[in-house]
Amino acid sequence: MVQAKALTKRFGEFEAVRGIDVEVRRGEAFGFLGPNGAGKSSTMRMIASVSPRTDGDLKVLGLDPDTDGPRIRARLGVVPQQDNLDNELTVRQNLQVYGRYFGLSRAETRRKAVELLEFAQLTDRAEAEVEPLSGGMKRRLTIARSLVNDPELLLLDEPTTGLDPQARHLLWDRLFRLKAQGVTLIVTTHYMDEAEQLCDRLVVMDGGRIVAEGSPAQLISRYSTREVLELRFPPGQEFPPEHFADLAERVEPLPDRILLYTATGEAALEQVHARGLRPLSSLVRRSTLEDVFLRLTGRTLVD
Ligand SMILES: Nc1ncnc2c1ncn2[C@@H]1O[C@H](COP(=O)(O)OP(=O)(O)OP(=O)(O)O)[C@@H](O)[C@H]1O
Repeated sequence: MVQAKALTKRFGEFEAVRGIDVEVRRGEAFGFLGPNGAGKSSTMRMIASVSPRTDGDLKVLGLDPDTDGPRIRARLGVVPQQDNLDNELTVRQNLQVYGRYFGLSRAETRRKAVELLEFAQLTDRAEAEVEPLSGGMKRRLTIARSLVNDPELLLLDEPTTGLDPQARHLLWDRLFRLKAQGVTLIVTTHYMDEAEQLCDRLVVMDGGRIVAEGSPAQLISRYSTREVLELRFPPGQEFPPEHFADLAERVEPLPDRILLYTATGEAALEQVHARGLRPLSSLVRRSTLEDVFLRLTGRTLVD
């Protein structure tokens, strides 16, 4: 669906995307995971064929965005980072206006709006204005609107940023449905749980480069251990990483806690206690993509 080779985007002197190679296959959910400023949105905008590449090769749906932008855009759905719904119109009107924009007849537009309201679980809000809707409802409406032209490929830029956990789950559920219907999804996110939940494959981006690529499970097994023990010590009682070197494969000190990477966190915790150490808190958890990112970049995803 998307093939990029040495894809580059420069803004003046500044290189936001530094020669990345990406291939997105039909039917998969593909993710760009990285912190703010990693170059995810710039990449998405090139794929969406609204921002020309500076260098490299790019094919979207087999076409070149430089010469076939309108044909590509007609077959894409785009959910931008900021909702750009028309606040003066009702929920239904927002969908219908978009349908007309894509050249559907009035009858088709009406039928499509009914279907999409159902999909977005907004049927009972159809005649409501957009402004007072919750953030989650607005996002679902934006996604519904992006589906007006039955896109084969849906691009979602940070789809759940700013939503509460329940709203995020509801939204993920809608995206799973689309995937089950065969829509290819490309998602940018700086939430590791979103990438883990949604993506079959992903690339980790940092500073305009791809630093790792694979399925969430592959990345975790390649770059982390099965479990992590998180320890917090009272002020004045912090310990240097070397203190735990024999208890874990890797020890990562963060400003507010220390992470011990190990196959069995409980065993490591017992050892900590056996040494007479009394952390303020301890947590054994499985490794996540956050740990992968920390390992690859030395930084956390969300500061
Ligand atoms: N139009 C522009 N002109 C100049 N610099 C830009 C422009 N758009 C983006 N940048 C810069 O390019 C870098 C990458 O931005 P981009 O939006 O692609 O990152 P991102 O990973 O999507 O992060 P975010 O989550 O903040 O959108 C940033 O340093 C940003 O300031």
